[in-house]
Amino acid sequence: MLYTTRRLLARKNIALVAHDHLKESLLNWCNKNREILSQHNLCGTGTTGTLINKETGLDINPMLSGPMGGDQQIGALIAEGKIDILIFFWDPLNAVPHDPDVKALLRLSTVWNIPVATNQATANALIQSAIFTQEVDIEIPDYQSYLADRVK
Ligand SMILES: O=C(CO)COP(=O)(O)O
Repeated sequence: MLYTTRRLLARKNIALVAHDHLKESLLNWCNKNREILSQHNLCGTGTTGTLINKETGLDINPMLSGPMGGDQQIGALIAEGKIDILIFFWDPLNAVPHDPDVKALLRLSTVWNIPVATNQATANALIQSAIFTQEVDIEIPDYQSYLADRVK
C-alpha cells in the first residue's frame, strides 16, 4: 500500500459516540470540555448527539441512532475524509445488537488513521494535545494509486 498525506485543519470535524452505559460519562466529559469543543464541527450518533446538544447546548449534527445505522454513517464519513477525530466511549462490558457496525466503525478509523479515543483517559490526552488546536498531517492510504493498481 502506498500512502499519502491528509491535512487536518485547526478546526476539526469531530464525531462523538457513546454506548448507553457510558453516555453520562461522555456528557460529563463534553460539559467539562465545552469551551474547546465549541470551536470545532461536531457530529454524533443519534441519541448521543441529541443528548449532548440538550445537556451542553453544543451545536452538533446528530446522525441516525447507532443500532439504526449511525455508526455506519460516521464510518462512511471517515472513509470520505470528512471526520478528523473520533471520540467513542464504547462499552466493553455489555453486548450491543449492532456489534458488526461498531467493529466496522473502529476498523475504518484505523484504516484512515484518524486520532481515536475509546475511553476517557485517551479522550483527555487527545483534547489536551496540539492535535485539537493546530493543523496536523496524518498519513493515509493513497486511494488513487490503490485503485489504479487494481484496474491496470
Ligand atoms: O450505539 C451507538 C454506538 O455504537 C450509539 O448510538 P446512540 O448514540 O444512538 O445511542
